[in-house]
Amino acid sequence: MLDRILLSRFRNHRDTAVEGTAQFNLLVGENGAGKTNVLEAISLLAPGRGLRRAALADMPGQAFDGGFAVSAALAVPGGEPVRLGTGVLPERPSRRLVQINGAEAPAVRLAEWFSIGWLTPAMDRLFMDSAGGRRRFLDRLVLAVRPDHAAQASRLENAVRERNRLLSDVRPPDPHWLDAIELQIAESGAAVAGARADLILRLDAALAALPDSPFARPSLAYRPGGPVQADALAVALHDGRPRDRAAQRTLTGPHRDELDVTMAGKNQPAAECSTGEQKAMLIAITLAHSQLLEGGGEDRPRLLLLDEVAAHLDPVRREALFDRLRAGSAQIWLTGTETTPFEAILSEASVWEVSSGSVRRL
Ligand SMILES: Nc1ncnc2c1ncn2[C@@H]1O[C@H](COP(=O)(O)OP(=O)(O)OP(=O)(O)O)[C@@H](O)[C@H]1O
Repeated sequence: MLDRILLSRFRNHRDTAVEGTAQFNLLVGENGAGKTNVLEAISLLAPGRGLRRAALADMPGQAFDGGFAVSAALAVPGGEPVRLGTGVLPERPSRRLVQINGAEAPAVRLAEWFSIGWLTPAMDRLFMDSAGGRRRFLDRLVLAVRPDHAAQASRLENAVRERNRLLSDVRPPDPHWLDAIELQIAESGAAVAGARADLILRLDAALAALPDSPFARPSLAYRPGGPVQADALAVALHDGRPRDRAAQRTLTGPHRDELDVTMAGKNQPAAECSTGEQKAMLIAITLAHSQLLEGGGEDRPRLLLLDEVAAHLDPVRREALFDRLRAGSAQIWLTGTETTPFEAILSEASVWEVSSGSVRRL
């Protein structure tokens, strides 16, 4: 469980403390008050760019002096709380700093302590937008079961970027340097592809086993962007050099993977389903993933950030969502403009009112 969350000079929060958290945590306030900013701050305590995928330069509060800091205490079973922090210093605004228990650490190490998932209004288009968003979504699901996935995925991304740079250079690339880069892509790529394929298989089985649910049930399939075995991927990269040089980018590999989602029963691609059906499928995936984690002996604490999710569900689906979440062990963060949709959990939730970048416990 995350507690004592401090936001300093983060977006419209000058100095915000969120303390006394529970399993259900509710942030209420009018539009633009700063609720999502709190969730975004929490999401930055995990590897990656957070739930808005914003640039670091957008995060320091415009009204303040530059730089920002976010920190929180994470309760861990049988030990002292772990202090996690991130931010940027005013004098080095482009460098993200991460601290774990006061010591500087690479961001990927945050994944060792807890896992996090989120659903935000921006994800309403997840099935319709480009494949990159679905890969990132998938990678967050994988990260919850494999803390080393962030490091592998970032190794892959860097190696692909370097190969693309070599291929688009006007000078012919040094073949030995290409060999070395392709070896890195093959090794990290096979690890990334294997982890994604494995998770999708397990998640699809968990979805099929979900007890009667009012949420549309998706079925998931992995469509690899290239050979999934390291040796075969290395050969494909080597053989594809002339083609990739002409295209000035790497056309095969897990950086081109797809997560195919169809609505079970209807056999309809998710992108062609109604907005409500798409949202329901995202919720079903989130719930099945939570169930997978509960059953898989995963003991890292889990957080789920649900931005403006509950208010958009009808009462039956909302109750079903709360029931499922209550049965799990994840700490849940919800936002809304009023408390009415949250009646069913109010007595057990910690509730904060957010207003113009400040937070008051109700
Ligand atoms: N870097 C920044 N500095 C200062 N204010 C910022 C910064 N970035 C965003 N904001 C402000 O934060 C507010 C948006 O906050 P947030 O998205 O958390 O609102 P919200 O409470 O979730 O609203 P809604 O209910 O509309 O989703 C806006 O007023 C915006 O101008």
